[in-house]
Amino acid sequence: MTDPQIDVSADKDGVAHAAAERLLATLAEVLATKDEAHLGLTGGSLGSAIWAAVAASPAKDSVDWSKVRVWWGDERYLPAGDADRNDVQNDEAGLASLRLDPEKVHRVDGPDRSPDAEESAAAYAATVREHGHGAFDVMLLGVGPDGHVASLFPGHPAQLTSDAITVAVHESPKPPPDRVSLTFEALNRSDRVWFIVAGADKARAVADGIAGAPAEQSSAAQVRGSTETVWFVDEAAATDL
Ligand SMILES: O=C(O)[C@H](O)[C@@H](O)[C@H](O)[C@H](O)COP(=O)(O)O
Repeated sequence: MTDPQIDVSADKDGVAHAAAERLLATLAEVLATKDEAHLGLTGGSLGSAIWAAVAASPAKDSVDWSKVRVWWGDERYLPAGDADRNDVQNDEAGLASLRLDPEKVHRVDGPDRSPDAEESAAAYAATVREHGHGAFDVMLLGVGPDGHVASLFPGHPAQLTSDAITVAVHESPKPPPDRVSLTFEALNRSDRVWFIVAGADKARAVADGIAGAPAEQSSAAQVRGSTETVWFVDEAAATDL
């Protein structure tokens, strides 16, 4: 578990670009020594802005995207193609324009493919176990003003799930109510954990996450990478540091 590093950009766009450039360099570096790179994605506005920045970057061709396995830290339990799904928003922002191998893009089943969120979570966990070797090279995480990451909300019973890779989340405090999330145990099997956060409303969540606040206050504080933990934040989100 590594101590958090902080990378401050002027604004939200700067955060997306800083994280995108570092992601391109890191994926190229990982693929120089390994056959595949495992990348965890996030929803939220920055979770998509990073893909717009990657798609617009001349450096995007330095990565062999067919060797990148793509996962989601969480997904809203909605049918494939629904505009509120994280994968759809990431795709529309630019992810779909990359030459990914569709077999290596591991989407979480929605109600069109699984009877309930529990079965979807179980199927996703089985896929992580089958292909993921249980470790992610880079895990991207947006952070909510309440300190949530993925769909692990402070104070929600699903937050502290243990002995599991995934969890079905119901009655989420943020809509939609039903979701599937990786657990802290799974998120913490990441070499690099990168938080991408912007805006003054996130200042408290950023300070708590970096300070290592308890779980009832901050989910972000419970996740750290084994080789690095980086907070890409803008000046507004950094004001309480
Ligand atoms: O599932 C969700 O409801 C969102 O994906 C959410 O978890 C988001 O990632 C964070 O709230 C950060 O969002 P921003 O990047 O827009 O700040």
